[in-house]
Amino acid sequence: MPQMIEPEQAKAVGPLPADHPTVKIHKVGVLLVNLGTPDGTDFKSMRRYLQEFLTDKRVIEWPKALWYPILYGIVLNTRPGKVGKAYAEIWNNELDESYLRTYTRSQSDKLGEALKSHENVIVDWAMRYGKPSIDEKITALRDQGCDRIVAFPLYPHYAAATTATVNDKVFESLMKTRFMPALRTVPSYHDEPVFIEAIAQSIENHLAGLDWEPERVIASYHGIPLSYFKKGDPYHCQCLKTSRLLEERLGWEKGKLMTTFQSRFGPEEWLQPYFDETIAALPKQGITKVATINPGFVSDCLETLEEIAGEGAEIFEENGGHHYTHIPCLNDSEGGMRVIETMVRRELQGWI
Ligand SMILES: C=CC1=C(C)c2cc3[nH]c(cc4nc(cc5[nH]c(cc1n2)c(C)c5CCC(=O)O)C(CCC(=O)O)=C4C)c(C)c3C=C
Ligand SMILES: [Fe+2]
Ligand SMILES: [Fe+2]
Repeated sequence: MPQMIEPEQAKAVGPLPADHPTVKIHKVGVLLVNLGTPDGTDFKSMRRYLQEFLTDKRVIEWPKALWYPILYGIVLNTRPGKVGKAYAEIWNNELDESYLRTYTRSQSDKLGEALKSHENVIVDWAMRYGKPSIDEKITALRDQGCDRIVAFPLYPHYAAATTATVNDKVFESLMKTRFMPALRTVPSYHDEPVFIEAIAQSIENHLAGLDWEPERVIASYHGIPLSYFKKGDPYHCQCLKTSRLLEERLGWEKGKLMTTFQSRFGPEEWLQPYFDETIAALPKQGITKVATINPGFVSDCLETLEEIAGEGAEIFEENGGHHYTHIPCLNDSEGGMRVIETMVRRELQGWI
């Protein structure tokens, strides 16, 4: 490892003794972090992934004594098989990985390209669950001389189950270090004009390509248990604000854009209205043409492709609906990259 010390120090001390410790400095790391994804759709990979996910205290807040017998006795014996089949339906077979991983890597590559004139900036990506891990990537950034790091949990809305658990892992990794880099974490961006504009444009572009007009557009966000909301997660209000700003930007009459919450897990009550119940009820109210969008997901994944694009269409049609379309997530599109780059450049101020 080359000696990298402050030039002034080098001038002052002259040639360093052979046993002088080496410290790399002067690089700035940017780490994009998404939720995670299994390595494969087989039972073993799914079980490993779900085990890491569902033993996270930020995700399941029940006491271990209550939760672990259910988790190890039932959930990890049944869910890997069932969910593995769902993942197989939306797998990126070309690269043998989930689209969440494909898009996250591509977002990192494109951001690296956009920031390439800043030679001291290194952009990388990690997953909260599964690989590549946050610890592995934070360590790699430090090894390359990053004494400043921007950690970006890619969720537009703050929830303890997502943003906080990513930050926990970043802090945990840094706790092991002697020379701790300066750290900035990117806050939620649910109401940032660049985000609202990118989502609004993606809606407009998608609807312009249809030969029919939806009577309702459903903005569906991942749910959280109601108890988490009551304990103080700002998530619900942030989702509603995104929807309100979108409706205002699109200039639609009140009610055309509906907000729902999806992906319930376990027996507790979650944020309402539920997506599946809403979509099933609409045809009975005479609404037979809908578009759906997931503004809370930065990349398409199981919860958008399988649950909303796939199952959502089935439920709607079974109940009498006949026109259904799903608007893709921003993914690594131009608009999506504009959002990520804007947020990162803001946090890099004074560092580049
Ligand atoms: C109590 C359990 C869960 C909470 C709370 C929760 C919150 C939450 N999750 C996301 C985003 C994603 N979740 C995804 C999958 C997923 N989520 C849960 C459980 C909770 N999520 C499970 C068990 C799973 C795995 C699939 C399954 O078994 O059903 C994904 C998709 C990952 C992929 O690889 O495709 C995303 C993304 C948010 C934003 C959120 C709270 C706001
Ligand atoms: Fe989830
Ligand atoms: Fe609220």
